[in-house]
Amino acid sequence: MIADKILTNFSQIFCPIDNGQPLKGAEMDQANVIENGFIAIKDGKILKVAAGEPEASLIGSHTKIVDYSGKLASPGLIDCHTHLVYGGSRENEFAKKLNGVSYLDILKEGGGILSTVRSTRSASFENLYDKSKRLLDQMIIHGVTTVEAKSGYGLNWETEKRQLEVVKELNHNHPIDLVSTFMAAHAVPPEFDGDGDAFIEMIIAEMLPQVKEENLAEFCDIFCETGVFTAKQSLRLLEAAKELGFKLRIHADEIDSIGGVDVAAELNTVSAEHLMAATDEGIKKMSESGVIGNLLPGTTFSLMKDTYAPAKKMLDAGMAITLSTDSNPGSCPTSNIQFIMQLGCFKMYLTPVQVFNAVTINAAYSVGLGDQIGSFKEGKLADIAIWDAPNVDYPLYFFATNLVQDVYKHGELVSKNHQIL
Ligand SMILES: N=CN[C@@H](CCC(=O)O)C(=O)O
Ligand SMILES: [Zn+2]
Repeated sequence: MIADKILTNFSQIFCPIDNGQPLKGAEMDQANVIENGFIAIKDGKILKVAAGEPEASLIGSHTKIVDYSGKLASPGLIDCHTHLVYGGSRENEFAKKLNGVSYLDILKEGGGILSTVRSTRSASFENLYDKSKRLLDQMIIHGVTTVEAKSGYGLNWETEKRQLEVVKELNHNHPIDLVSTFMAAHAVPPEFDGDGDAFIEMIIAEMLPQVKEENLAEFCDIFCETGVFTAKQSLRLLEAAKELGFKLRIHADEIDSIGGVDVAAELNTVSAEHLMAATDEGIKKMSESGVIGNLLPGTTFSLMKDTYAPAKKMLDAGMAITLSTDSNPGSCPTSNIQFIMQLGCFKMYLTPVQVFNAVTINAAYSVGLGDQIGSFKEGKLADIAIWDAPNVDYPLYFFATNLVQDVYKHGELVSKNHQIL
């Protein structure tokens, strides 16, 4: 078959092993790294990836050939945990943080998430759209081609819906593909006066069915944490969401281990997020029930904590892990997934191959798109990050610099030399 485009002469192509499910434990050490190879694209999809020169049967009079000598190619990166859509910002809390005031204490005083809730409630659709689009633009030039985006700064229907509609609209208009998660259970809003049970019941009765009816989100998530929602409330909400057909995620063991992981294991959520405080028992349960550990080391860094999620223990226990930015205005204000990948190595001692698997093949399965993205299997979407780096080790070793040179989405060049086209 004749290719539309052939990207060639790569010094390395990182090809995750694609068995139709996330890579677990020692499987994450494996990848097919092709030396001196090419990627052939047809109709926006992967036609062939192989070593050596492209064969004559792939080349027709209209085939565009692009030389990428000395560069590394990987599947487009997938940021599978972001709080993309919000009003305002929270640099005013930075001084408090530097003075040792904790994240949960700032929240207890009505700041933190609740401060962003106030800014988001008063922001227009256009304002939220423009802000989120700017973040997506930054993400794409760092090699990201798919993003999971959560609501959760409205905590009332009007604003939660506005956030979800921004995600829907951006999914239509922006080259990045978005996967939407409904997360009204992010904090208890002031009008519920600390009554988390009543807020959860309201979400179940009034919001969840509307999100479903209007097809505004695929996933439902909750923040299970001291002073936010209990494990019992998390179980109640996620069970109700499951019955309506939502896929599930849960913020668990971020700061304290209060049972969120048990809920994840009991309901077989797709993933459990954060897991900085995960216990050995919790890891065993997640491994047995196939819950993906979604690790967010940028949050640990930004919260100035010393204890990163025990990634190696999770791999030893046979879990699949992913890494993502947790991009949000409070606990992790960044759009740079490459820095997160580097923290995976520098702070969690993951290898470059484990890290690349975490943000490609495993992240694809964690957002429910494992059949379409995350590897270079023939027929998958031609979402490609091209790195100004000669091999897979280099982008993890040379840190805090954007090393993604070009990005292809559905086979089209969408970002070149850090500029959106
Ligand atoms: N921990 C809960 N939610 C976000 C933080 C949101 C915020 O601080 O605005 C997180 O995943 O880190
Ligand atoms: Zn989060």
